Amino acid sequence: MVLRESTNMDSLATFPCDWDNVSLLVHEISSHASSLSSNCPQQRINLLKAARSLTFAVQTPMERILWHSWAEPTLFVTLDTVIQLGIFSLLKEAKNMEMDIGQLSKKSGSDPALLSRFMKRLASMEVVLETDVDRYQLTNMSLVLSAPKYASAFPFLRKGIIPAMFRLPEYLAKSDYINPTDPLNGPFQYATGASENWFAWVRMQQNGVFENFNNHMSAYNEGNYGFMDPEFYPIEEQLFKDIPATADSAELVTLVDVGGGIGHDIARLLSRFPEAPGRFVLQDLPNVIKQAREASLNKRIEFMEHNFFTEQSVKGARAYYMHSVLHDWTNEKALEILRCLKVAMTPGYNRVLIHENAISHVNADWQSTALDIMMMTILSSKERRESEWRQTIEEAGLKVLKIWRSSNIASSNNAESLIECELAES
Ligand SMILES: C[S@@+](CC[C@H](N)C(=O)[O-])C[C@H]1O[C@@H](n2cnc3c(N)ncnc32)[C@H](O)[C@@H]1O
Repeated sequence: MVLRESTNMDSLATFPCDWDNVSLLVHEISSHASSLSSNCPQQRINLLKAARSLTFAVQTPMERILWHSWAEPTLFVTLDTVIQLGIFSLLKEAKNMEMDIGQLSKKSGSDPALLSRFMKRLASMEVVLETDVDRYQLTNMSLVLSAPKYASAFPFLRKGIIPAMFRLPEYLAKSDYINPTDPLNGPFQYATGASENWFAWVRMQQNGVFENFNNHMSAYNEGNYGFMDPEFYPIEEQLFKDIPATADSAELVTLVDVGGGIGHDIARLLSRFPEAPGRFVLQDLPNVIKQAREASLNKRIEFMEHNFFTEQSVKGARAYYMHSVLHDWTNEKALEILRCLKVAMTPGYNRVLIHENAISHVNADWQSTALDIMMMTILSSKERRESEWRQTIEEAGLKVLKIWRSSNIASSNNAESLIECELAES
């Protein structure tokens, strides 16, 4: 990008952000588009990145300011409101997935004068299609939002994260801009008055935020390779081949999903490998296990209530898998979790699989950096860099065997990693 030499802010604010690069980006887009094929996710991501860069280049700073400060927050509250009203579900059931404001407001029990404003906002952002005056049809985007698993992102963020996130600048100013590291006295407690850790708080709420959170966890990674996909981690070669295929194998535990939420990873593993040898155990806290039991998951999954700050009760499993668990905790707590696992392991055989972001030293992506700020806000924790992961893991007495990166990643997250570890020699 070429910085413009002008001291006139008004002229800078109204000139495209990166005009000199526009034709290059247009060229890049057309070359990605021409090689785009539906089964090449990386091409689609490259196209998306170039298209986003083009938008940023053509927009003026003033347009970008309004986009971030007006367009994004108002779209968020609009989506959250119409999801609460069940508008997308109503449209899904209608003929041609289309209705007018009169019908929609009657069926949802809302004021037509109010609803028409929200629907116009959605149409202006291409979330619904305006087929006539005050008449709307679903798009693929809003059709997906008729499913609670996907719609949960909005009520979850509103109830569980945004109240603290919007007070983060105020908290940081008051705390002399020191990096938050105390999960019991950080931005979240400052904003909400809670005295507990965020997880304990969220479990106590009676407003559905806990269910919203679990749904969101099961949705946000859809479309990406699962850790068990060969493009990410060759699980048959690394784990299954050492499980003896004898009658005794029924007794052997192949994988424990520690802090596995409502079981989406372990269910995906078993649907990908229905013949996988041994037993599969899902562990989490009691009310999460309750929600998981209610979902009709693969029958081979064994549900187990387990607090990962206590000694691991399943001894000698081939692998202990933890997805997005350690990033919730400060180093001190992460070490405690790993040490509670270690007691169940013997050197050379058992593995710990840590599925986390290892943030790139340069060119980190929007997704893992956004998650980093959310972790800072609610848990005073962080997304770690590769060197930080190695340090924590080694301090816990484990050895990193290999860091697997999802090849040909279908998402906007270039940091997703599976850190395969075993017990270090003592
Ligand atoms: C960020 S979620 C990740 C869930 C799942 N592994 C995934 O990737 O979607 C962290 C999980 O840790 C669980 N958790 C928090 N504290 C726990 C504890 N003390 N013992 C066991 N699980 C806990 C939460 O209930 C939640 O399911």
